[in-house]
Amino acid sequence: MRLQLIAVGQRMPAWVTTAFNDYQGRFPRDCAFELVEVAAGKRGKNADIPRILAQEGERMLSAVGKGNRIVTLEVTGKPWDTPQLSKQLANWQMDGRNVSLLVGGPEGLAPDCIAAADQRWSLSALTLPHPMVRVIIAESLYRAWSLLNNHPYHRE
Ligand SMILES: C[S@@+](CC[C@H](N)C(=O)[O-])C[C@H]1O[C@@H](n2cnc3c(N)ncnc32)[C@H](O)[C@@H]1O
Repeated sequence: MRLQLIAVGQRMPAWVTTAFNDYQGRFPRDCAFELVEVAAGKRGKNADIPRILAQEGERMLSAVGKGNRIVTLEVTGKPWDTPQLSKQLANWQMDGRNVSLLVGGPEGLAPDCIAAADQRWSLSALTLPHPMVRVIIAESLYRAWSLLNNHPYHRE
């Protein structure tokens, strides 16, 4: 099973890239964690936001691997604690499908992405900035993996 994070935005601050790469590099081969960055639409003065959102959504859905389970990241999704997330990870591994995690841009996810979701995951009741979201996902999933595999990174 492979994890695929599909996120809007291609130019991240250096601290985001450094933190993300650190956690990404810790995943083992049998639970590889891939990042696919999708271009954000140009948001000019009179930008047509619903259209930009729909185009971002199309780009995200076309990056989803065939047959993948889709998990959208949404404030109103399911809040999983670390043991619950590690159970999800175990279920995903047993199910065998690869998993695509979708993170939206400044205005969130396109309606088509939300409609395509098999599961909706909330990291917090707070709205978080999208660069930070990818780092939190990488760390949370790595922690969930370490709990599942009795790795000392996670301590009770
Ligand atoms: C800046 S937020 C978008 C805010 C937008 N107003 C909305 O309501 O979705 C960018 C993306 O980060 C993710 N995100 C932000 N906070 C989150 C949270 N607490 N839980 C899960 N995902 C979150 C979502 O995928 C969201 O589309």
